[in-house]
Amino acid sequence: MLALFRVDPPATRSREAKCQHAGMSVDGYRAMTSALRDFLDLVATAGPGADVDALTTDLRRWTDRLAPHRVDESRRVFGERFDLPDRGQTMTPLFVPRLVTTVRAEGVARFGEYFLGSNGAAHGGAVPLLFDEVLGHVVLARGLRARTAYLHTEYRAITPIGRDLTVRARVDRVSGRKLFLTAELSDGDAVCAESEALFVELRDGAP
Ligand SMILES: CCCCCCCC(=O)SCCNC(=O)CCNC(=O)[C@H](O)C(C)(C)COP(=O)(O)OP(=O)(O)OC[C@H]1O[C@@H](n2cnc3c(N)ncnc32)[C@H](O)[C@@H]1OP(=O)(O)O
Repeated sequence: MLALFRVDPPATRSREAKCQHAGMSVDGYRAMTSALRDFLDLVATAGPGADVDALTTDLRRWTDRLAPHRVDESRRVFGERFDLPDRGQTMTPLFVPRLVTTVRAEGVARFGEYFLGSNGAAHGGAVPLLFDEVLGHVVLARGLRARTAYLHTEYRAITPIGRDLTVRARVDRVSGRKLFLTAELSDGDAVCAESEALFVELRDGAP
């Protein structure tokens, strides 16, 4: 649970402007994060034959190429591309929204191999990571600056890796600055996990 919502709702921000500001092509950034997701999945599945020494040399070169381009948080593109299915980030399992409103969100979720815990089940920590992401879309659609105060997750069945799952989130109740939300992750008719969360709208002037 890392991100802090910004004041401006996504619809008012120009992703193209952000990319151009960062000297990147709009499509190029999408391709890069997609390639990175594929790479992380293959890192997770790599067996003993993989040439890790050569890969490490390449990875160091990538790092050296990016190092001169560090910018402060306000100018970053990672996680800010709401025009892309994954917001242009690789930190969470993939969430492709089908519907996002001020009261609910729904979409397809997919846990790549990178998110494997063991025996075909997604890592238990990756499931609330997905829920926080999906709930965050609903809260952000309301144009609020808010943060997760708690996120309780119940694991009903294993969350399978590498399959399209359905995730739904909704606002249950609003009380002053408090938003009570619930979310559900399912594999067909089988419920994998459920979550109850409280998001609290920040006070004026709160960082
Ligand atoms: C699309 C993008 C997706 C990204 C989504 C990412 C969202 C996130 O992960 S945000 C990052 C993770 N969260 C955090 O770092 C939060 C850290 N905590 C905080 O900042 C503060 O504790 C915060 C903002 C939650 C509440 O602080 P503050 O504004 O001072 O509220 P405070 O006055 O204490 O409480 C307000 C109300 O909430 C209640 N409340 C606050 N925290 C809790 C809690 N953990 N449990 C139950 N109730 C709580 C209080 O009891 C109070 O209720 P009432 O008004 O009825 O008396």
